[in-house]
Amino acid sequence: MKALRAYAPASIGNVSLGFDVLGAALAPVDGSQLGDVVDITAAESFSLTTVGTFAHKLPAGADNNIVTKCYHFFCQAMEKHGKATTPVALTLHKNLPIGSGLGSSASSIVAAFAALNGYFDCPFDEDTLLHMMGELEGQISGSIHYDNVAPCYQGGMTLMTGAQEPVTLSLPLNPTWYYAICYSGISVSTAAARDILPKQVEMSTALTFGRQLGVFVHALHAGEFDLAASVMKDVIAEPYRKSLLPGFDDARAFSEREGALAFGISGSGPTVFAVCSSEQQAQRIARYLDENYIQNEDGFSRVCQIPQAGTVVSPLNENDTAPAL
Ligand SMILES: Nc1ncnc2c1ncn2[C@@H]1O[C@H](COP(=O)(O)OP(=O)(O)O)[C@@H](O)[C@H]1O
Ligand SMILES: N[C@@H](CCOP(=O)(O)O)C(=O)O
Repeated sequence: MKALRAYAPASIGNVSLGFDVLGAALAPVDGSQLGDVVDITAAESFSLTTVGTFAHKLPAGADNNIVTKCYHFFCQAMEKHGKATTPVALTLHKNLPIGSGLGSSASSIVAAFAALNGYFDCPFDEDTLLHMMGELEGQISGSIHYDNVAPCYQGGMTLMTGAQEPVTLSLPLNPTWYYAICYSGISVSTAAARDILPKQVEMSTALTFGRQLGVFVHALHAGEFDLAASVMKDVIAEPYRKSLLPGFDDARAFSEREGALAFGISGSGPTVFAVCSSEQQAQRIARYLDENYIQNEDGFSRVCQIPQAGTVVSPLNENDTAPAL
């Protein structure tokens, strides 16, 4: 009987300078996993079981879980294309904290679609799946944005095109950059953190945003990584969102003193990230954040890099255990 497991990594939405249009996948350098997992097997009727560190924070009832919504959405898409589906049992390993700024809902959505697509012999191509994933992410966060689902699914650092296809462009990675990330333990709703943003931006802000993004993309392609880092500044969301994040200014000040190349909010927060030029520097900043930015026992920090690989779908063996965070 066919049984699959899909692992979908955490991601940094916006990467400071690219509100809604730039995102990056995350992989801890210690080799541990940081992401949700969905297992899929055949069943007589549909079911969703939730396990994992943050399963108890999910809304009660399988019908309220975004993974169930993905299943129904996928079945409808199959039907539209004249393809049959059969009932499945899904298990969501909810390893990412909810409302963390680590693309938690995106991770569940991407793992669910990747597992379903794999199970039903890959009826949909990458762009079609990305549109489905973006649609579901939009249902949960208030508006469609691909900056978590795309890097989570495809890996690397991705720039959204706004076109039907390709949905994304993959940007060159700098293998010498390390990312100290820290989740403070509090929950910030993405929808609420979007609501507090002004609906229009000043002309000068729009010019800075466009200039920075252009310079960043050029600099990555040219291998001018210091130039790329110099424009990693959030002129759209950080000025408004940082008020939701206790300790943000101190964390930024420490990272700058330590010589971090850039510092910002991951997605809508509360997770923050520092871009570092060495693993040692990232470890020092992660230690500081551990001791000073974390607000409760749910918080954690990790030193990560951006992996080339995104979601991985593999055969599920009977004795596979839940991956730890
Ligand atoms: N599998 C799931 N993973 C994460 N959130 C889920 C899931 N299913 C339902 N939800 C709900 O979706 C919302 C996700 O909130 P959001 O702030 O967008 O989280 P995140 O920023 O971590 O993706 C929450 O209200 C949460 O209860
Ligand atoms: N571009 C979005 C990213 C939200 O990321 P999340 O990890 O907080 O869901 C935004 O900034 O609103």
